[in-house]
Amino acid sequence: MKQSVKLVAGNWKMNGLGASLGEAEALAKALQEQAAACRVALCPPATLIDRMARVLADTPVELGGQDCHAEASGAFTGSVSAAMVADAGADLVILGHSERRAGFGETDADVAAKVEAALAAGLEPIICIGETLAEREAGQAIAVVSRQVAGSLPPSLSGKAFAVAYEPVWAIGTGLTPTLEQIEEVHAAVRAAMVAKLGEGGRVAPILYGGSVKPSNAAEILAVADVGGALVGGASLKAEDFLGIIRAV
Ligand SMILES: O=C(COP(=O)(O)O)[C@@H](O)CO
Repeated sequence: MKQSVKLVAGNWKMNGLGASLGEAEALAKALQEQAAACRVALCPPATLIDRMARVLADTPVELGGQDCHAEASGAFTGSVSAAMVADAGADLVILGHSERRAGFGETDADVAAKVEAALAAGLEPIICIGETLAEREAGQAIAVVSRQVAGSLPPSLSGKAFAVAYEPVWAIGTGLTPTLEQIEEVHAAVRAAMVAKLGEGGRVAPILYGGSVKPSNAAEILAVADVGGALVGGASLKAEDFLGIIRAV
């Protein structure tokens, strides 16, 4: 299988004020001194994208949003459109994160509509999927992620730049991670579902792993077959920790 360059993306979630720009500056400085062997992206809160774009100008660090609305504009108080995320300086956007699926009731169809909006705005979507602990314990992990791929990836993704992130919900922010065998098994199933949905267009896009990735476990996780990178939460908030993961690639 043709593998694309790995992508390590940090999701700051609802953390970070202007003072946190120092972490982005430290990351940029370190990557200027030692080039990364992978793509590196930071996804700060929407309010920081514009300022972060200025801090990271002329560095290889890419910027992403954490969500966008499916509509281009209108009466959607509190929301930002894909074009706004792009206009602020982002290249990518995380969509369908489990915290949005669980906390905001986002369905696979909602996620697919947001993916369409992101593509129309020129953003590269990172589409999150993953099973809950109850689903894993019921032996449904593969069925759940396969269903999420089928429902969340619109056919228009074929031939476009995008990534899928497998994030078991029970591994997010808990310090728990699946075994390497479990990660490999799910990634193989996700790849099969991507090919079933998109044909050849489903073969190349990276499948990231996310959930309690840290410097101490990144190397072994990133070495698993068809792990195309990492989506990192807590460990992306400190430049030194995030660099430890980037160096593991
Ligand atoms: O939610 C994620 C994982 O968070 P961790 O704190 O790394 O467990 C993933 O989307 C990155 O934000």
